[in-house]
Amino acid sequence: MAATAPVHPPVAGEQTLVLDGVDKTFDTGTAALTDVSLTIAPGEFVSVVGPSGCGKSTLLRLASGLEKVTGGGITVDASATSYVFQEPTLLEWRSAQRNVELVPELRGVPAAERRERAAQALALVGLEGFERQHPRALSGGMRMRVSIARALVAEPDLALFDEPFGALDEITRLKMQTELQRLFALKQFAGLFITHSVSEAVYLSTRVLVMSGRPGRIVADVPIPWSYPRPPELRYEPEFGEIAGAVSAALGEHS
Ligand SMILES: Nc1ncnc2c1ncn2[C@@H]1O[C@H](COP(=O)(O)OP(=O)(O)OP(=O)(O)O)[C@@H](O)[C@H]1O
Repeated sequence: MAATAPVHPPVAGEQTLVLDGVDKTFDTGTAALTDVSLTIAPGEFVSVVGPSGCGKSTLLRLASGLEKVTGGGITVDASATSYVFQEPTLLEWRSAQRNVELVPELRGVPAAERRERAAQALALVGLEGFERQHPRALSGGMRMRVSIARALVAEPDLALFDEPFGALDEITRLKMQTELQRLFALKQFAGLFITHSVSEAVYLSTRVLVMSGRPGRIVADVPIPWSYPRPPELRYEPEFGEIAGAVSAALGEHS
């Protein structure tokens, strides 16, 4: 089992994302979130679990600026933020390489440089040799890898994940979790990860936040003790089961 201190201890006072007493009520009158406060520092990977409809995606959309708060405040200190959705959202007419190049292309990065950066990002997610393939020629897991490469090519300080592995089969999902925590160890972005899976949250994260049923509020903040990279077998350790059990219990109590 790995050591008990996170490999990237947060730097005191340095926060990439701060939510301070955030409320979100939609124009329809639906109160999605109430009094949500959280901080994510560089080197923290924070997962949010909660019952369906409790406001998890809304939380992510607020953090990304896609939605506006109706109360409280959000501060983001990041020169680049990436968003990975549940669907890979690739452009079918562009190759894997050209999909990953899209963001640097839109930012005016010269062709040679963006090609090199995209190739590096694809290699990082294990897709060397697949650069010229189009999305339809790739498996679900490979398409998600392209989507993650596209997020990484922006060298994000903050990476937001909206249940990216929810549509994958169980074996691919476990593989992608192993990949993602390896990339996190390497890149040290601040991560906010939404998931329905308690074991996924515990395996990936430095902290797991549990949300109540709607309107969502944070009811538990569970620190995860292991350093990165984390071996896949960590999931079978008794301590892993105990922590996952504590998260599940908090979830059950507040659903
Ligand atoms: N644009 C919107 N307009 C009105 N209501 C919305 C909007 N987006 C989300 N909601 C409502 O806000 C609540 C929270 O939705 P959200 O998608 O954030 O939940 P979630 O926890 O991500 O759900 P799930 O786990 O099922 O994906 C729901 O009741 C939803 O119907």
